[in-house]
Amino acid sequence: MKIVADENMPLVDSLFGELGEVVRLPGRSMSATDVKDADILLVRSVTQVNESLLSGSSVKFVGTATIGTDHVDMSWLESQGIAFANAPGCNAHSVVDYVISALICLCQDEYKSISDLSVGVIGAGNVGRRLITRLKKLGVEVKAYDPFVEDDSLPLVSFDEVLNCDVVSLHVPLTKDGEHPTFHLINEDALRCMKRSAVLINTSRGPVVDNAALKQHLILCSEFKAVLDVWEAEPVVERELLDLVDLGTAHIAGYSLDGKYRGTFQIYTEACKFLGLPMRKRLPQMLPEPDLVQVGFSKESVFEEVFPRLVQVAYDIRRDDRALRRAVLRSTNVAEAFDLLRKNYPTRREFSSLSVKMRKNDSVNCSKFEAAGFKVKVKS
Ligand SMILES: NC(=O)C1=CN([C@@H]2O[C@H](COP(=O)(O)OP(=O)(O)OC[C@H]3O[C@@H](n4cnc5c(N)ncnc54)[C@H](O)[C@@H]3O)[C@@H](O)[C@H]2O)C=CC1
Ligand SMILES: O=C(O)C(=O)[C@H](O)COP(=O)(O)O
Repeated sequence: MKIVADENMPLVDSLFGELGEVVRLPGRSMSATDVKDADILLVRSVTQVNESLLSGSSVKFVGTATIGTDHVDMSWLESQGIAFANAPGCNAHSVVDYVISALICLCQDEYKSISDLSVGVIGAGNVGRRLITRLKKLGVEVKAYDPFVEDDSLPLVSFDEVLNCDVVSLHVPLTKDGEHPTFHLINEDALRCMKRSAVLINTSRGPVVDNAALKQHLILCSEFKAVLDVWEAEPVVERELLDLVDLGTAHIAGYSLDGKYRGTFQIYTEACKFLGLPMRKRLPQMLPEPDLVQVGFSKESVFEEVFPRLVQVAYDIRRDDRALRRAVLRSTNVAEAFDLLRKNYPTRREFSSLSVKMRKNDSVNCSKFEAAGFKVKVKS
């Protein structure tokens, strides 16, 4: 059996190696010739999986180690009887870590606490729900908008109302058809409905925000802030827009090692099911021990003071912002530099891999660390 896989997918050899011959290729330039005689195709978000890639090939199963599926023509696959699997929720916690790090960073710049904010979450799926849960437990006022979800346990409001929050964070798939398409969901009109001093965070897909309208809005409204992990013309990043946003990163919100491993493992699980083979590997055995396992604070620590520092120890978004700005400034080929940053992304672990060591009578309330996604170890 021949398995063609994106070269940037971890664990492929150890998981799929025993199922067949694995050939690893750059995902963005994968061609019909590359995949013609493959049985299994494993991709990431940069490969367009459609008729022109697969027509006439022997591919029977396509797996994408991503949450998003907008790069895959699923109805064509179905019409051809080609099985398909994505990896729902695989890196959802990583995206939430990213958003929390962004919020902490912006709050620090204004000497604010995260609990001073109201946050509007657009899209209450795997990422949105996790974000809502963590933020609520941290004392943040949260509202959510999702026209496809009915759930009394969620703080669901109308689109206009969600836009009225201090921060609006996008967690929707990229869709162009149907009753509620998300293409350019945030356009000139939506931006005008937001507060003048609002923050827009986009970790969904670039075209969910009309980038030209956002650029104009940022030029006209100096108080408005934007955090962009995804860009409309990816892998090209418009320099002028990057200069205007507060934080800009190279589509790495979901790039925790945990999330990437989970992504490959989820499609390995589906491939085994499809092939009717037993799964011989388990994910926890494969994840390495994190470098940083535990942190502690002094007895009199105050949560509001130590929490931002803890978040930045676990994941500091400013590192990824600096890396993108440096790459875009220095490179003559922005698209290549963007892809290289993603290919060489350093190991990042999820908040949940780090334990906070507490004593029973410490002044800091340990439940807030748990709420943020960290583990807590209480010692008497
Ligand atoms: N930047 C990154 O590294 C990553 C980006 N993503 C992106 O985030 C997206 C969301 O991820 P998940 O929450 O896991 O997906 P999900 O499929 O679990 O949830 C998406 C939610 O959006 C809702 N939705 C659809 N259209 C909407 C609309 N017009 N308005 C409001 N809500 C709408 C759906 O009803 C659903 O509840 C993915 O599709 C992917 O494109 C995901 C992981 C990593
Ligand atoms: O899971 C998703 O959806 C994502 O956006 C991925 O984190 C993107 O990673 P690549 O597939 O582009 O490496």
